[in-house]
Amino acid sequence: MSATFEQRLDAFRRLDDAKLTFARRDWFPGTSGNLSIKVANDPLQFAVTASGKDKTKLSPEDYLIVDSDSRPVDETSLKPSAETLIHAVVYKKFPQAGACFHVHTVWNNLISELYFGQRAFSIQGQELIKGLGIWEENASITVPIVENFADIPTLAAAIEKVITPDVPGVLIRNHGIYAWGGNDFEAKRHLEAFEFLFEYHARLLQLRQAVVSHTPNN
Ligand SMILES: CSC[C@@H](O)[C@@H](O)C(=O)COP(=O)(O)O
Ligand SMILES: [Zn+2]
Repeated sequence: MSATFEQRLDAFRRLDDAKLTFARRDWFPGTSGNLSIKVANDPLQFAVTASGKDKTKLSPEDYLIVDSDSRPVDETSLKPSAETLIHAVVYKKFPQAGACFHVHTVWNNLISELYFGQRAFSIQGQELIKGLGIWEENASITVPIVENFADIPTLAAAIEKVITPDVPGVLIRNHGIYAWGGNDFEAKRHLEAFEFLFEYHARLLQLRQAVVSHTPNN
């Protein structure tokens, strides 16, 4: 069944909340980033940010509802995010996903560059891994990294191939991250946990390097 007016409005309000929270952290430089919240399962429909908007601001023209082919459900002059296909891939592959958030940050870009030539970033034994819903002792996670194909259908297909139910996110090399969850609260928690892990790891490598270069006989 199609989403009701109330369901759409609720999704738009939740997107406003997520958008303003991430904007305060400077997670949308240069109009980058896109956000979505699912509003109907069968057929799939989700609210997604309109393309090219300044995501640090709120306006009445920020979101639209699209279908499983990433096409607007209603007549509108708004264009869905250029990367809507990636959101659709996530919802189709994981029917339990209810929200999907994409941000470009310096830390997620640095991690993907640090592991240039590799197809994943792994980290173990960090408490914030639990923020991803992984509670085992000394857990390790592997976040897939895909190349930043300019052609969005190619990029979406590459993402579709590597994402798994184990880890709710994927890095795009020198571009950004997509993270998702059962709802907007969970997707936000996952995104925050990933960003913490990326920054922690990059800073740790930096500090280790500084210690080595200040150690006598090095
Ligand atoms: C302006 S740089 C970012 C874009 O190329 C893209 O990667 C992005 O995240 C935002 O695209 P958008 O179409 O506004 O959703
Ligand atoms: Zn992007």
